[in-house]
Amino acid sequence: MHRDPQVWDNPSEFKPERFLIDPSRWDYSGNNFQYLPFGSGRRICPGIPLAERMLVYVLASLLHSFEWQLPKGNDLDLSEKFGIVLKKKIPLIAIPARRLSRLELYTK
Ligand code: HEM
Repeated sequence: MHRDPQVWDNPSEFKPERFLIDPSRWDYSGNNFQYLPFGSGRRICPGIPLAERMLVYVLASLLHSFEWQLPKGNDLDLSEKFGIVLKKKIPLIAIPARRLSRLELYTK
């Protein structure tokens, strides 16, 4: 259903900005049956409150603290491998380089 073109515009296209257009549309509480990233009903993900708080924080820390690069000669490949959960066909190797000025900021 997350790939239904009747619901999503170009569903297979990686387009995260689609979620910025009208944030009120992206209700993931399990009541909008066109969008269920955390599932629904009695088995809905109990980690939603933690994920909401931590995900942006972790991502922002990684982006703030490091410059990220692909290995030399590699292009970003977002193709997928089908399975019980969807995986990347080619695992991502991302190389971090320190960008904060003081080394102790990484250790304390
Ligand atoms: C962006 C982050 C996350 C996503 C997208 C996600 C997604 C999901 C999904 C789709 C399910 C299956 C729901 C269903 O069967 O209807 C699930 C179940 C579950 N999630 Fe998450 N989850 C996330 C983060 C977390 C976190 C941070 C925790 C715990 C700290 C967590 C703990 C669990 C547990 C224990 C279940 C099993 C619930 C059950 O079967 O009763 N998840 N999650």
